[in-house]
Amino acid sequence: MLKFSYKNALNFFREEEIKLLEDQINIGHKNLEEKKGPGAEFTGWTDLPVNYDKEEFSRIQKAAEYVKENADVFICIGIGGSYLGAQAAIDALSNHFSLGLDKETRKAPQVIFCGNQISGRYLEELLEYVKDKEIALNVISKSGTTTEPAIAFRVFRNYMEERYGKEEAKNRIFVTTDKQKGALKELSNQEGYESFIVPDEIGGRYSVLTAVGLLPIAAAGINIEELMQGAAKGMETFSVENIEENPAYQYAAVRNALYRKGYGTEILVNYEPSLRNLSEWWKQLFGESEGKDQKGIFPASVNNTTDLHSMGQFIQDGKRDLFETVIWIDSANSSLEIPEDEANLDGLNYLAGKNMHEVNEKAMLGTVLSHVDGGVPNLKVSVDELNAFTLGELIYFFERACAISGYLNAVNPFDQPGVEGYKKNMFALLGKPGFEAERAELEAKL
Ligand SMILES: O=P(O)(O)OC[C@H]1O[C@](O)(CO)[C@@H](O)[C@@H]1O
Repeated sequence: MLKFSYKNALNFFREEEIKLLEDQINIGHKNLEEKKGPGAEFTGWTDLPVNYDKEEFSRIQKAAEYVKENADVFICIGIGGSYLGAQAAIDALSNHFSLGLDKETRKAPQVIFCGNQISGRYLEELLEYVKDKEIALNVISKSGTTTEPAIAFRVFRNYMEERYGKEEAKNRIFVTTDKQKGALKELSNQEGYESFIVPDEIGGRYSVLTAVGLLPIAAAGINIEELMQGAAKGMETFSVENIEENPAYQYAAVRNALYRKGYGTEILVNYEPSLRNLSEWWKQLFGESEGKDQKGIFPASVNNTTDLHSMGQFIQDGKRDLFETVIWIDSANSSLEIPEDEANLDGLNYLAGKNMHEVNEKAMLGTVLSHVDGGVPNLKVSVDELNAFTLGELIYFFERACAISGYLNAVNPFDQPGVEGYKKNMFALLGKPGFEAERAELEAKL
């Protein structure tokens, strides 16, 4: 069961301030339930965990089986919401070293993401890496025209057609895109690629539980039925109107109470390397949803205890506008104990026989207390253990909290007008037809 606690933030605001946000939360809740607030056209994710296309879901499972049987590497091309959720889930639930394990042990192909930057070196090295491995590919883009994935897909489509021939390449390429329009849809109709849908009413950063995330996640050997069941449990728990019974609404309210007091940066903190990319997914979710109209909480992250030895100084003692949200997994996920050592030169014998989890937990507790003393409000989201079910719950928790939090700060949590700025300039500088006037203007500034 997911739990949310803000007891370590209570020195920084009065409980009553949460109460005073209740009316606004109720309006946000109604907006989501009735799908009628700002950005209502992108609220398809609210009931997705129970209201999804079951026929497509089984096609996803079938495609994942095909990929498992026929590929050593599954190349997933996408950027932003078109890869972050899948990457987060796969990392959270797979062996840390699965890249180095053979396929028999892994029972699934390696999933490698690309098309999420414009590095030629990365693509070239990936082409080299897969040259003696069987590959399959999933290109994921709602618009079908995002530059980064479109370039990567061009490169890999050419490569696969050359290597496998057009017909076999067709069997190995899966497309996830809009159901009827866009460049990718057109291409996939023309070439006969099996295609999956990014629903119109779900934006990229809310799409992990659609085919966008589900195909890569299933191909990595993760049980997507359990993931959806966990999300459905999340939907049941976190769609309750009453804030006292709804941890997601409490989280949204506390963040906003802190923000209004000048805490402008939230750091998502984990104590497990497997959660590093959950933070990356969370950053897009909250950053794109809330950072607009010259306001919003800046979402950051640290991976502890690693970053206590790099960012710890700043968090403890630097500019005081930070608050932290710790994601904690209650149960030990390994039985590894610290060994006894006769010489005890490192002085660690007082820990001998202790499970690593116990030490990690004390590190977490000690850090929270110390940061609170240093003026950093601390929130905590915890789950009993980490598996596909609880991950589904966590995903829904953050999605729901994010939407309500955006409404509380009077922004549309479902658009992202600011992303166009860099695209326009890049197109102009690259000489894309239609951007001639902007090009001259920008070049004069360089
Ligand atoms: O799936 P697409 O259309 O390629 O978009 C990818 C990402 O780009 C954005 O639209 C921002 O440019 C994100 O919102 C989205 O997740």
